[in-house]
Amino acid sequence: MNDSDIDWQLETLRRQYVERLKNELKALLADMQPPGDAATGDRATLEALRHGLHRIAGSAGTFGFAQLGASCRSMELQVQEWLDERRSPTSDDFAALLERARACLAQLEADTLPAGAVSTSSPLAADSRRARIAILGDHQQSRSLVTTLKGLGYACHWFLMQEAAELGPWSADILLIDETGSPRSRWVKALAGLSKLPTLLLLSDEDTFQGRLDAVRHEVKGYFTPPLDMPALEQRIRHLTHLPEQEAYRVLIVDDDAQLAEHYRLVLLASGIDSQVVADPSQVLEVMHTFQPDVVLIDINMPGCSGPELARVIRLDEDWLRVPLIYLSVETDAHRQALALAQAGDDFLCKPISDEALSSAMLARAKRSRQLSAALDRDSLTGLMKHSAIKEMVEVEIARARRSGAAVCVAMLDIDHFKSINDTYGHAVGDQVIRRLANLLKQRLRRVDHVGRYGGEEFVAVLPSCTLEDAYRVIERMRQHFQELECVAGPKTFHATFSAGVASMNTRDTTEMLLDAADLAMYRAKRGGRNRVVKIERD
Ligand SMILES: Nc1nc2c(ncn2[C@@H]2O[C@H](COP(=O)(O)OP(=O)(O)OP(=O)(O)O)[C@@H](O)[C@H]2O)c(=O)[nH]1
Repeated sequence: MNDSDIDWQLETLRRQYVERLKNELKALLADMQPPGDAATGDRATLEALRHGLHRIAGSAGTFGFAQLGASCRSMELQVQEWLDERRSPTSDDFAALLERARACLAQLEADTLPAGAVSTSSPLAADSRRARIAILGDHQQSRSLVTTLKGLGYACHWFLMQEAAELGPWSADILLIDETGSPRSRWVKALAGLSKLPTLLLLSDEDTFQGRLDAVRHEVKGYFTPPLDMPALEQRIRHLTHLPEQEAYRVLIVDDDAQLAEHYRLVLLASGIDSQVVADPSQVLEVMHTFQPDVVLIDINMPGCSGPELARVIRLDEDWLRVPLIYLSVETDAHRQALALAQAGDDFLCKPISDEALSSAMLARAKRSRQLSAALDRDSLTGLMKHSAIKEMVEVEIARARRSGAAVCVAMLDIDHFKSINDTYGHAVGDQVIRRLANLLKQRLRRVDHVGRYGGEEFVAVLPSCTLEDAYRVIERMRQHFQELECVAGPKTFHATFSAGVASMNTRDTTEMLLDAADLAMYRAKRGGRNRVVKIERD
């Protein structure tokens, strides 16, 4: 879905909300019969009134009716006070309340196009354009660098120093300057005429503090010395171009107000966050297992189970200890917030919340949550999931595929003759080869795919909603690519290869069975001569 689709859906939702708001206010007004003296029926009327006002207070601001929302919140607090003090309002008090509610309706009918109700495309939306990398230098080695970077999915072009003026029209995101063998002043002078510079990375043979300091003063953002550590360069480029993480952040929204929840979902979607809405708290645990949220956003007031109660139920399970639970509520009373947080939960966001505030709060929380999970689940050499985490993802995707009926495939990859790479070039070079394959996997797989380091030089990729043929094609293309990458070991270069097995899930598969099938296919690839991909079709 693109940004204009999202805006259109938000606008449709807002129109529906305005109609709903009018109807809810009219219903409240119709129910506002002045109560008599402390009869139980009066309490029930007040309870219903408080609930109705609370609902509007929590949602109106989100759709651009901040003043109306605040007014309903203040009326809600008034009714709450009557309820807390167990006293019936006087007829004057009640008439005043009725008047305020009528004023809200009148305001709504006069002003159905609130300013700033709908957020347009979010400034936080991820840029899906391919990053453009220019290489500036006169060495022939730039040619193989171009091939490598193109293979990783970047648009890449090599410019000689004398062609530096052409860099402007090409508008690169990153400029990698190879100054080896020439003085720094050469490229500094060559770039002086450009009005706008891309992010600069430098390959230099000056391996000194002074060399780096001087580079920083020329706005260089990454510094490399020969031999070029290709995986490190790839990592730096990924970092600087803010390429989206392998998977979009996931937020689970638990709110019984369907329109409000849908609005949040669309706002988050515009920021590149996937979210899923659950209206019924009793379904939350089940959805968490399939959706694996980074953050859970919980409405405080829900029928049958309050937000803090739901948070405590979630926290019963060890699996979810690291997932932040954020309340979203009109509650601004610090004492009540503290009470809710003391039960469970990690933070409060106050309704109404602006679209931008919601997006940035969720992005920050989700990022932190991922970082924490990563520290626990990620392999330090490659940044990929560890053995147990990727196995868990196989299980999650099998369960999801069973539910949706979609296909899921698992690929197992193993670097060929890795022991001899270690023995010939040393362990550090072996590590570099592992990181290169890891980077290639990160770069080449889709955001919905999962990839992990299964063992020393062995990797597992899980490809949901993917047929065996497609999975085979993806891995085969990656194999061809990997064999072309030049690995550097001091003055020597060499090429590494991998063998892979791909298996599709069958209807009765457990995690172990599907992994065993991929392992068997990989074994056949090794037996068949290595540097190949073998697929196993299962019913
Ligand atoms: N550099 C490095 N080596 C590792 C790491 N983990 C495991 N290894 C080495 O990887 C090698 C794996 O070798 P083998 O399983 O015998 O297989 P292979 O040499 O890859 O041969 P085939 O798989 O049959 O093509 C062993 O020598 C391990 O010590 C690591 O993190 N870094």
